[in-house]
Amino acid sequence: MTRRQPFTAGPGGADGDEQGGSPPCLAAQIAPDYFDPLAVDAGQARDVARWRKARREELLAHRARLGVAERQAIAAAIARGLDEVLAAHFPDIRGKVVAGYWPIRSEPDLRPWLARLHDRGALLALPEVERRASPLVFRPWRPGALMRRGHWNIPVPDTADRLVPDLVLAPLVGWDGAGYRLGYGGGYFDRTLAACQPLAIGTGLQAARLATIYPQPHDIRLAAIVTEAGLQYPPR
Ligand SMILES: Nc1nc2c(c(=O)[nH]1)N(C=O)[C@@H](CNc1ccc(C(=O)N[C@@H](CCC(=O)O)C(=O)O)cc1)CN2
Ligand SMILES: Nc1ncnc2c1ncn2[C@@H]1O[C@H](COP(=O)(O)OP(=O)(O)OP(=O)(O)O)[C@@H](O)[C@H]1O
Repeated sequence: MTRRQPFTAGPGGADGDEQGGSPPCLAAQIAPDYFDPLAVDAGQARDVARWRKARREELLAHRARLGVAERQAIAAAIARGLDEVLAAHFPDIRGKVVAGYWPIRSEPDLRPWLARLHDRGALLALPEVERRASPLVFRPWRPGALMRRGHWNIPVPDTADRLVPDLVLAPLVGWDGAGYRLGYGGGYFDRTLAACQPLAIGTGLQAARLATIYPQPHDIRLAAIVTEAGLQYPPR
């Protein structure tokens, strides 16, 4: 039985199969006109930023109210959806680099799933904000590794090494049916996905779905979104 669901009612969730594969992170590959801040209407961008800030606060408050058992059940269901992603895109995970995240602010804790991947021979990584307003870097990590406090007090592996991920989990504060992500407002994932093209999978609560996040030129669509309701591919 497949738990895959299209984002929208009606025919045609894309199967996303062509979205696998991942050229290495080469910032030089970015088209120089990829994101031109001057092409954005300043008033509209300000309105969208204000709207997103209000939605973030509501969504984070809702998530913080979930009980421990509910949170664990959600994380376990998301882990099952992620196993489907692996089966579809990385049937042999050995030697592949999977970037997870160290949970903050009531994000689903997927470290148990990451630990299972480690046992299956995947290389794990966690993101770090090394420089403000820059792409994230990914540090090699394994369960039990020594951590230090990074930007925003987020724990990061205590190493200067880096990895280039094949698969990246992007934790969602909110999301929409077109596959766009609302995060904590730093723009870090968008900058990261503009600089390299791993398979990017959003993970979060089904209840965090918005009709639209009013995508802006800098917003990059995720390949798929996994919630406790299953694996969902955006329409083509
Ligand atoms: N667990 C986890 N780790 C993660 C992420 C995540 O979403 N979850 N990130 C995913 O990207 C990166 C950290 N993201 C961050 C995003 C915003 C800000 C920040 O300073 N926010 C400002 C608001 C910015 C603005 O509105 O202009 C703030 O709250 O003051 C910090 C870190 C890397 N690590
Ligand atoms: N590729 C980019 N180049 C330059 N600025 C960017 C880029 N991507 C995002 N930004 C800037 O980052 C700011 C925050 O973006 P946005 O609201 O999409 O954050 P977010 O996706 O919620 O944050 P995060 O990924 O850090 O959790 C925006 O003002 C945007 O202009």
